[in-house]
Amino acid sequence: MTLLIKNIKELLQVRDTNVTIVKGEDMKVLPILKNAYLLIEHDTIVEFGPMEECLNIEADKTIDATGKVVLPTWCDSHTHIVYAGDRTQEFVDRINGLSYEDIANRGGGILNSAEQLQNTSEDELYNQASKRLTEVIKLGTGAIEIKSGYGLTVEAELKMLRVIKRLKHDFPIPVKPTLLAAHAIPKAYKDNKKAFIDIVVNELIPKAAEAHLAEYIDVFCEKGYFDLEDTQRILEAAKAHRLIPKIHVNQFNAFGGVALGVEYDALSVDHLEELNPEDISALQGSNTMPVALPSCSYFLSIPYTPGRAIIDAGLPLALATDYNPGSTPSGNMNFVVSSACIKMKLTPEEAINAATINGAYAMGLSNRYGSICRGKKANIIITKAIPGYYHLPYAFGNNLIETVIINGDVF
Ligand SMILES: N=CN[C@@H](CCC(=O)O)C(=O)O
Ligand SMILES: [Zn+2]
Repeated sequence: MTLLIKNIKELLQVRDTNVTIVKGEDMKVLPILKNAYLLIEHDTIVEFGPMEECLNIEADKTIDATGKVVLPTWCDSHTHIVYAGDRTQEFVDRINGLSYEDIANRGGGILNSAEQLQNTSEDELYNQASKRLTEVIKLGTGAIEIKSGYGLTVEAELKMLRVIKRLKHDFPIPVKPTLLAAHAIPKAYKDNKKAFIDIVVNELIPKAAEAHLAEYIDVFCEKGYFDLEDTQRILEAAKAHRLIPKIHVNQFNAFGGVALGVEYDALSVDHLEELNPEDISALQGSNTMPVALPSCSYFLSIPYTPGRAIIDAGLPLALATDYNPGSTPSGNMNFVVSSACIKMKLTPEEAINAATINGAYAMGLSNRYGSICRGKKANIIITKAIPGYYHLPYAFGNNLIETVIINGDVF
């Protein structure tokens, strides 16, 4: 089966060599072909080039993309889409003056989601999450990471991970599972955090790893949640089970979580709304991807990750949604790309690099996803007819995505 997309107004992120990460100044460069074609065989990109070179190509199916922009699907490297219900009441409470911290301190927040999740069946959780996953694929997401973390008991965490495994099996896009082993201190362990971490280290991590339910380990390294010592204990236990760190750090406070992540060779450190020069230095020379989550900043009215400073220091940057019921009830990567430009002052080229190839890197997928490259998977976005790719971030809130192709098939 061959699919030819022809008369493409702008074909974005075309790479002749298999680039797997872009950093610093290189993030400003988004290679583009105008008036181009793209040829897909089965699930793979096999050729692309200017329309003049397309004359003799025949395909089983042809899509005419006149006036449209074509690009690789978004790679969303940080989500919590397996959750039960919602937190709309807390949303209204925040409008009326309570802070995220106030809500957590009175037993709401993550503990609220954990209670709802513990009382929801595995099938119901799957149904809710699969609706969200279908929606975000239609919005252009073609690879995703999903975390546990709303279980807060061994049993409920494993239930979440089994739901993620089922999504991975049933959906055509790559789904990367993360054990967010320490997301909040459960009510029952309020005065005995150490006992909870003992369970994480001695039971949860071994069980999740032995059942091959997770590739990554995550911890909410934050004041009032898990400190550096707790995080280190968990990362050490996870290392013994070959779980790679992707951790929540510096959302509200900067106190060394980035350097700790780098020390444990984290694939990514995520949030970074509060970042100091030591954090930037720690990232320099490492293999760790800094990940910004601007929809979370928008929803909680907290600072945006200083993406400009990160890139200007020569570092790479990835963008992701953080889709979750508490801080970011949105999985729309198009909004993320717009916000990165509008609020973080990334150029459209930097934002698109951050949301495609660097997002793929932050899931260990950038050798097969995240760019238009011969031999890579054919996960492709075709926009509506638009004046040019600047419209993707510019026309924020509009849905400019017309067609999403996953593994060579229209989704
Ligand atoms: N900050 C920690 N975890 C999630 C939010 C959790 C919640 O409020 O449910 C986040 O990444 O923003
Ligand atoms: Zn998160």
